[in-house]
Amino acid sequence: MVKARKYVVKRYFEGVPKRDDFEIIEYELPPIQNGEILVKAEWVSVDPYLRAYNNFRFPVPYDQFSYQVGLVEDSKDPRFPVGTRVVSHKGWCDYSVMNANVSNSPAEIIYKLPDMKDFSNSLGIGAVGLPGATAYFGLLEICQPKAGETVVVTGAAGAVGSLVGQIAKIKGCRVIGFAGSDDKVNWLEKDLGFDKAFNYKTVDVQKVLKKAAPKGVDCYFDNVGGEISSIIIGQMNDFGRVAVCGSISSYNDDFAKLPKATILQIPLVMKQLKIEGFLAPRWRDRWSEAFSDLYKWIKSGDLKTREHVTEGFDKLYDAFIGMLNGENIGKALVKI
Ligand SMILES: NC(=O)C1=CN([C@@H]2O[C@H](COP(=O)(O)OP(=O)(O)OC[C@H]3O[C@@H](n4cnc5c(N)ncnc54)[C@H](OP(=O)(O)O)[C@@H]3O)[C@@H](O)[C@H]2O)C=CC1
Ligand SMILES: C/C=C/C(C)=O
Repeated sequence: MVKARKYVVKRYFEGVPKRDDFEIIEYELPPIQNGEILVKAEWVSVDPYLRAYNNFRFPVPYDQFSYQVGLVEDSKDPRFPVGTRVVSHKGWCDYSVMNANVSNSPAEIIYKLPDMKDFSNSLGIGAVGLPGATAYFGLLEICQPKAGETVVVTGAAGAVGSLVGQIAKIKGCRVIGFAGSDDKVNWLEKDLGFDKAFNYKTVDVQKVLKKAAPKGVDCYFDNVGGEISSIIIGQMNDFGRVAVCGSISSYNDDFAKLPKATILQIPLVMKQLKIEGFLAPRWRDRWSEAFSDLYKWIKSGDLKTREHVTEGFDKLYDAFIGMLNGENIGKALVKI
């Protein structure tokens, strides 16, 4: 018998999730059956969507989902022998039993981690995982940037945003990023090669963007929503494209009391803009295509990755709240 621990969400969050909204349950896993594998979690992801999906997606209580990389310790599925590393959506648990035969919904997803060779396996929940696929398909399929165009990204120093800006640079674009601290801005400009980055907490976004993009914005990758997005959309060029990836500025808000939005219809019509929301699992059957390009760019040094690692199963809640508060540069994750 294997003793396992998991986080259960007991109630719907109100505002910032509280520690006692979660309960850590200890329980014994049954011996594995034919077709099953026993997996020990090694790297567990903390993401904004764990907050966003709480309000409307699942009845409480539920096991806290998220992506994780784990090691197969026992197997009755010849496709996943002992020692295989797998990516799954089993979330905040240290041990779990999985069955790849019932892996037909995102919640049950299980796949072999691509061989990371000299790089950390944690990339499987970062640049070569959901955030990588999100940046890759959101930018390339929805924004369809062309060399020489100006791309703006918010949440620019995070898991998704930092990849979006670098992929846009690889494609020959001029890249402007907005992030929440001067350290983040320095990293984007000095290490990642963004043409310009700004701390949205201390600048006049309207003014700095006009100066940084005097010819206007062609593509906007929107990670945060809210007023900053309205300002950026107001400075777009004819036939500009907006990929709406997320809206982290409002995830902790009461949806019934959100502020009234700036009217976007005028720039939308006059500039003939295209605005499209998306979820990366739309391209699930093509993720391997993204992973192969992303890994190639990491290996060549064209794409830099950074992780904000918190250690310990008991620290998952702290890592989650830290990420929501903007403590991370790059991908926030927990080493179990
Ligand atoms: N559509 C899809 O399929 C997917 C969408 N997403 C979305 O992408 C976005 C980025 O996710 P991810 O890269 O994983 O997370 P990040 O690594 O970017 O971490 C979250 C960041 O959000 C920023 N933030 C927090 N509060 C605010 C606020 N009020 N206004 C502006 N920024 C804020 C913080 O950075 P800062 O210091 O800059 O404020 C924080 O570091 C999220 O909206 C997420 O929901 C993610 C994965 C898949
Ligand atoms: C799959 C992730 C979705 C969001 C909105 O973060």
